[in-house]
Amino acid sequence: MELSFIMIKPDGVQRGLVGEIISRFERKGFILKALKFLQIEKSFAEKHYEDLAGKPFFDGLVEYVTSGPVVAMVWCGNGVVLTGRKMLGATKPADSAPGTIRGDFAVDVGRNVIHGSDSVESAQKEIALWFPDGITEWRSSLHSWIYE
Ligand SMILES: Nc1ncnc2c1ncn2[C@@H]1O[C@H](COP(=O)(O)OP(=O)(O)OP(=O)(O)O)[C@@H](O)[C@H]1O
Repeated sequence: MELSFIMIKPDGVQRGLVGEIISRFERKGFILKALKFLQIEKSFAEKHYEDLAGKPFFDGLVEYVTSGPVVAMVWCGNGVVLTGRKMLGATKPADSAPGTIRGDFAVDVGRNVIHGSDSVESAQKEIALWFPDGITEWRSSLHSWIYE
């Protein structure tokens, strides 16, 4: 089944939004497959955001995501990449609909609380980067209550 990499950024951790965000993914019916709490190094942040190297906000972005601990997670479910992005809301919180995580909890694009993979391909790449030892395989007993 499809996997997505979701990361609660340092502002989301500092603002006490970890439980709220995990709860939203759980209540939706997605299944947690991996989770860790860590502060990343500059070189790791540059690798994670390598596609954005050269953007004017790149250095500030790296400084922001290395400024405190983050929660890195893998969530599983049909369509979790696209639906996860919808749950996050638009990159710029001013464009994020109310009811989305960024729409409900963020104001500034440079403090937008959460990251989510933008395609199945980037999810695979990000999961390999963040969880090189692999993820926990398990089948939730809720499966038949979530899927027909
Ligand atoms: N104009 C900007 N000014 C400051 N930070 C920005 C700007 N645009 C993007 N960012 C930061 O860079 C991150 C990555 O930008 P990207 O365009 O990949 O958006 P995204 O895919 O929605 O975000 P993410 O990869 O964090 O899920 C954004 O989430 C935001 O934290």
